[in-house]
Amino acid sequence: MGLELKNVTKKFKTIEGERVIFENLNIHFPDYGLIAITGESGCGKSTLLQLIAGLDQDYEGKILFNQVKIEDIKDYRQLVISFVYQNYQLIDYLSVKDNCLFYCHLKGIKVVEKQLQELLEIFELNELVNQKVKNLSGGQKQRVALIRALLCSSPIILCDEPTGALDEINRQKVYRFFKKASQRRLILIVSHDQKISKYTPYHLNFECLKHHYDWNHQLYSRYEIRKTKCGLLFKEMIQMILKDKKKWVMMFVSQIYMVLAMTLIITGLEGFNGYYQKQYNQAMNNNLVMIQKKNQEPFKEKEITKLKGKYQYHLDIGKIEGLKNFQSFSINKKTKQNEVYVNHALITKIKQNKLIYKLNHHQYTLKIKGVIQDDYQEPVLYYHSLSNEIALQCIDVSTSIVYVKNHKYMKDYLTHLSVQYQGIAPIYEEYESYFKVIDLFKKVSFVFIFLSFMIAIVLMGYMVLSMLYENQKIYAIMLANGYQNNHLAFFILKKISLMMISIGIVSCLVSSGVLKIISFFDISKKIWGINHLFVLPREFQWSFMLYFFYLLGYIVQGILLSLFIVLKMKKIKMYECLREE
Ligand SMILES: Nc1ncnc2c1ncn2[C@@H]1O[C@H](COP(=O)(O)OP(=O)(O)OP(=O)(O)O)[C@@H](O)[C@H]1O
Repeated sequence: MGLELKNVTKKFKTIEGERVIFENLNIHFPDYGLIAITGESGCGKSTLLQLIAGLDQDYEGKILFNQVKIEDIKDYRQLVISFVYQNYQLIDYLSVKDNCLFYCHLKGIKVVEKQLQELLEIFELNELVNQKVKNLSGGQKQRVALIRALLCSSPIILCDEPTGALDEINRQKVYRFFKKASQRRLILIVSHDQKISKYTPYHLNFECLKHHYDWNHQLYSRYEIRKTKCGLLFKEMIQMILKDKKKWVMMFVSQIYMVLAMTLIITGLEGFNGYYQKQYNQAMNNNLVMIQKKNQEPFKEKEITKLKGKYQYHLDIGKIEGLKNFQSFSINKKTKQNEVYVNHALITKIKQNKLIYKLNHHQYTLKIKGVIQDDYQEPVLYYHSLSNEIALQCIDVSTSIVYVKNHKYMKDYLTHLSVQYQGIAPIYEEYESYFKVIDLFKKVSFVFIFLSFMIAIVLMGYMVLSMLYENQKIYAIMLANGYQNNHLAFFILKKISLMMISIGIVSCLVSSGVLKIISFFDISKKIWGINHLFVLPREFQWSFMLYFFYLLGYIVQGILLSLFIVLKMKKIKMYECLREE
């Protein structure tokens, strides 16, 4: 029963080769009592404690607790062991009290405030209870480490030089306290202090540990272990996050900037697209497609019927009453509204000073202001300041005017014209170039956004990883004090996801706030003269959809980063981390 070492051999691999620290060690410890372990420096005392604590599992032989291999006891470090490290292993940014609470939460122990106060008083730390540990002296830190271990009612307390930094009075106090506490548990103390022999008859000299060391004192029955659960460590998680606040602030700022830039690009492009679409729709209502025969000949009636029938568009030719054919040109002469000049051939045909011009079932009266001498044998009409509508349409019979009812079919109409015809839609072509540019921008911005997202992930990954290395020791302390690997993985997942979700939420709130401000003050109108330019794409009719996608991105990113870190964590060798100063 109790703690037992069977043929334990420990070797370290060094550049010179394998180094044996101890070989075939057999020790059977009592269930309770205070045992001093002594021996010269470097003989392997700390290493032995680390093996017993389950921190270093790289050894030969068996270490048993209650006849079960310690590696097979799931909560061994949490429930059985309390360790007072040579280098204290406290968490610098936490206060004295929070260090004790953190430790107890890891062990799943509910701290009795009275007991904590008592210990703080005994070890004269009650006035420093809210001080951050980094501001304490070596001796004060050592006392915090002792209180922390004593708070837990672990059946085995391992102490690696627990009084090295203490003065004589405090040393005696600690020994007395350990003697009392050892009535109910096994306390192993590695010490160079000879005075400890006054407090315990049990002395384990490392130099004598050749092959076998059997304790005859089976003093009491087996220690019953209560099963407890680890605390949620939520408060500790927040404290850990706040410790790295500068880095988190940098991450927040960069992510807010990125989400805002992405939102402005997406909404801006959508706004420009909508703006030109609107302009285009308005222009298209007055717009015409001009169709000509490639050989410039006038249209015949049946060709018009064919064009109408085939494409089901409204097709018309401007006609002048009393004339079969005519041509029209603009001239640089001053005329009033609906005044035209004509040539000699035309005036001889109609013999009056008015022209009745019909187009698309409308009739316009054009006043003839004068006659221009030209070389044309056919009637010609010259115009200058006709109303825009008429001027455009006042063309010869070799050109047809098509009103395309639905502009969406404009391109279709033009590309499907029979080979003998040619058609142009100037406004359509102008707008089409805008749409092409916007479409190109959309594609470029998609690539840009995607790349930014990837770069952000990589940068965040580096940041979080650097934080992992900084927190590695804290994670090692957590593991060493009983936190299971899967608990730690879940802790990291919670921590990173919490950060990612809060970064996501804040970024979304900021960008939606900025959009609201832009829209409220109609800033785009003031800058570009375009009303409400920044609008969410139609795909995201519900604005929360865009933000939902952002959040989803952050959650996925958080999970991936956590997994990555958990995989990295597996490679951490606890005892090596804890050895480092
Ligand atoms: N990771 C390691 N790799 C190689 N050698 C190691 C490693 N860790 C410890 N050692 C060696 O193992 C030996 C035992 O170390 P340990 O710390 O257990 O000694 P110790 O008896 O506790 O010494 P001290 O009283 O000075 O604390 C030392 O010689 C040390 O150099």
